[in-house]
Amino acid sequence: MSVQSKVIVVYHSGYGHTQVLAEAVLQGALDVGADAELMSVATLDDVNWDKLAAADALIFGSPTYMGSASAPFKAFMDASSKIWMERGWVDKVAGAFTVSASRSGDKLGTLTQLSVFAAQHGMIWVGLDLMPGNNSSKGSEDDLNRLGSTLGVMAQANADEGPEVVPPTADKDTAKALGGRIAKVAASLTLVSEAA
Ligand SMILES: Cc1cc2nc3c(=O)[nH]c(=O)nc-3n(C[C@H](O)[C@H](O)[C@H](O)COP(=O)(O)O)c2cc1C
Repeated sequence: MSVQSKVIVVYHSGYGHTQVLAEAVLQGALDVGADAELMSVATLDDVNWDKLAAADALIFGSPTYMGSASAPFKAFMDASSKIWMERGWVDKVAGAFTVSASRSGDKLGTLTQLSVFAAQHGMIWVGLDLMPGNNSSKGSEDDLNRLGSTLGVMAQANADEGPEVVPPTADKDTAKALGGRIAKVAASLTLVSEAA
């Protein structure tokens, strides 16, 4: 029996690279039958809190700026403190993705920040189940999870190339995998809670 989960990909993108990843995460969720949509948090006026409240899963996406989430995404995080007070997102599924110019670029700082954010809200964190790619003599830049992340999706986009070129297909496919995984986990949790 399959259940359609409601997934929202909540993101900020200053220059379009995170947006490309958000679209890939969305596609991954749609591919497994989820009712999924994007929500930009570029300004707090863009945030539809009622829609977020109705979702089964929220997948957070921010570029890595100065080793952490971007200021607009942080503004969204801070604005969610009202929801935190009401325990409004408890037991929703959460996951995250980020992109930076450098291969490390301190992206782990961003994913850690977003996982703590989800934990504060009592959400259920889902990371990547993909093995690390490109870490042996047989590996390549085309491998899924080429940057070897587990907490969430890490992508890399050369600083002098636009979002029509980078991040590369391997990173977009990794983002798709996270979208699909989270949509499926959210659907199974919905089944469990309906049966209880
Ligand atoms: C203010 C600012 C800070 C940045 N800090 C980092 C950083 O800490 N590490 C890194 O590798 N790249 C850094 N970058 C590069 C961005 O992470 C990279 O260009 C990313 O693809 C931007 O995503 P966006 O197009 O969605 O905004 C920074 C860029 C800006 C504008």
